[in-house]
Amino acid sequence: MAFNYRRIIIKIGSNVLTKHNGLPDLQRIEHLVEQIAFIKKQGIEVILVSSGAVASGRSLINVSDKYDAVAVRQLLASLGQVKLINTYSKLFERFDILCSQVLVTKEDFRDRLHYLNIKNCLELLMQHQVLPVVNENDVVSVTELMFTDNDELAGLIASMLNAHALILLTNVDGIYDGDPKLETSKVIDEVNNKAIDFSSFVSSDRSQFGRGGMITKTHMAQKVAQLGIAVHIANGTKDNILKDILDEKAPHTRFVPHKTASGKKKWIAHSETSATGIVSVNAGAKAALTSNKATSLLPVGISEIKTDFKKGDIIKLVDGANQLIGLGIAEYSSEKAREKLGLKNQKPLVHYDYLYLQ
Ligand SMILES: Nc1ncnc2c1ncn2[C@@H]1O[C@H](COP(=O)(O)OP(=O)(O)O)[C@@H](O)[C@H]1O
Ligand SMILES: N[C@@H](CCC(=O)OP(=O)(O)O)C(=O)O
Repeated sequence: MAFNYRRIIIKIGSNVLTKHNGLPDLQRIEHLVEQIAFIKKQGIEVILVSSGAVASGRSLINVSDKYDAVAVRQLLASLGQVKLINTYSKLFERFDILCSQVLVTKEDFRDRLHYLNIKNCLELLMQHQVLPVVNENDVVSVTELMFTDNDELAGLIASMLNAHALILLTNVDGIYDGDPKLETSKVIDEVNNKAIDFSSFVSSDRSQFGRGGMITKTHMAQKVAQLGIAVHIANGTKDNILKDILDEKAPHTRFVPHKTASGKKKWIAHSETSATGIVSVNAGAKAALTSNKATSLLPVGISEIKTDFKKGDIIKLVDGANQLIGLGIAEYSSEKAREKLGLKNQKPLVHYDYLYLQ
């Protein structure tokens, strides 16, 4: 295999697993399982993040449209997840692979302790050669407790497990430089520049059964690549796609990984929702932090403590226009930070080792 990955996260979107009528495509699931089994037999660790609970539920029950969308999603996912995991379990059994079900919510990642709980569980499953099949627990994840989509969840798991690569399988060949339906649009094969503004050519269109869309995929992919993990976005409806990606035979989009970040930095990068404090930095500090040099945030660069926080909390760093610059762990409380505000020769509020910049 051309790419020498030893731990891979594979995310399969609803559209890959379903036919045009929204019902599960068993043949395709079978083919993907066969490829994953092959990869696993090469000694590569695989974690599967699979959507498809709602689609599987749809194959089991008809629900009247008098119920609201959230309730219907809960009903379908509750029924469908059982069917989905049973399908995987039976198919992987043919290859003597044990698979397990891991259902999570955003809440399970809210602090370092919960984060490490999940990490330890997944590591233990892998030590026992079990293939974890992860999905969001759609039955209890509603509204603000939801991940944007399973791409966000897959990015989090890839960072948490220090994976070498994250493969996102969707129903298009990768990111196109224009509308994917137009013949003139081409697949971008490599992204290695953090500054690309995808919004000029990636529309907010979603595939028929997708949740987040391509724009959320690109944001997540950039973030994950920045943490040192290669991201491949490819067409999961094509035969042999997983093998072809690893053999560098399939046209698709690859995000080149940057220098690997520490485990703690990876956790901080995905902790925006659990941040308590907000600190505004001045123009000089912004320039220093966003330069190529490793820089800590010193009190002299802080213009305002906008919301309170305790020592050890995750805090957001924003610029004068309230744009998020990064996230970090506070070395001391907001009370102490206010005392040091604007002063020189003080201990950093956020040390570089615990700072993630957007
Ligand atoms: N520039 C683009 N390149 C590729 N896909 C795009 C682009 N702009 C919009 N899309 C849409 O994004 C969809 C894939 O995202 P999504 O629906 O979230 O898939 P999934 O369910 O696999 O996660 C494609 O089907 C396509 O219609
Ligand atoms: N958790 C849901 C899928 C959510 C989701 O993000 O779907 P997709 O955009 O197709 O990856 C399910 O299993 O039906």
